[in-house]
Amino acid sequence: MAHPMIAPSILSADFARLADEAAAVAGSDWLHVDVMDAHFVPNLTLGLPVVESLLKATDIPLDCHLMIENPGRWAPPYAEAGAHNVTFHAEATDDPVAVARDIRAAGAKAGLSVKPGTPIEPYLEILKEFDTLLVMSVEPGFGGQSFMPDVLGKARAVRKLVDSGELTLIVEIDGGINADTVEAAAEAGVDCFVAGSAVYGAADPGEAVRKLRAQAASASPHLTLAV
Ligand SMILES: O=C(CO)[C@@H](O)[C@H](O)COP(=O)(O)O
Repeated sequence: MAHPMIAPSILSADFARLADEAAAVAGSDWLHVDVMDAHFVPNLTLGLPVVESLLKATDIPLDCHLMIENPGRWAPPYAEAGAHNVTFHAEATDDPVAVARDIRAAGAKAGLSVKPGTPIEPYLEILKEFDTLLVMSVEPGFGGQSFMPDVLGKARAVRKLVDSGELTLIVEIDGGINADTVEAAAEAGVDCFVAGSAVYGAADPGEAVRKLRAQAASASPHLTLAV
């Protein structure tokens, strides 16, 4: 059985101390990096230079979530820089397969993300081109929002395809994940849990990661804690 993956979102970290904030969650599986362009979403965060600096400051694999327009132009440089995962939005391009192929050719894993209102059915056929599906459980743009449980049907649908061997894919969820919501997501078949405010708002972010992982393992039919 797989191990529950926790990806703290640095959107809720102190941007002036990112190296220390990464060190505070050293046992995490991925570090989730929200890149926002103030066009695709109504917020502006950070870009490639900060990702390049973070890559030098931490050994945690970077999970770059691009909430940007024109990912075909901007996604491959994140892969070339050394990001582990480069995820972009289905709603931001007419040719997600071409973008995924460019990301993989540049050396990173490719992720597809869907907003809460975007159905997954039109994308099922192309998911074999991806390593990760990132299901948004809040409207992208800001941390600290409430979890939207209606999106879990998408995780369930893709989990079935993974369990039946039709797809090899990490199912990831992002938005409002905390001690009250992580179990529902785990039950629905999620493998990787992004958490911003629940980790960086905790007194001990490292302990918050361990607790979320244990909760996910306890609720999931397909995940267990590594021994
Ligand atoms: O992509 C986003 C928001 O658009 C997320 O990664 C948030 O950073 C998650 O924050 P919490 O909901 O966990 O506080």
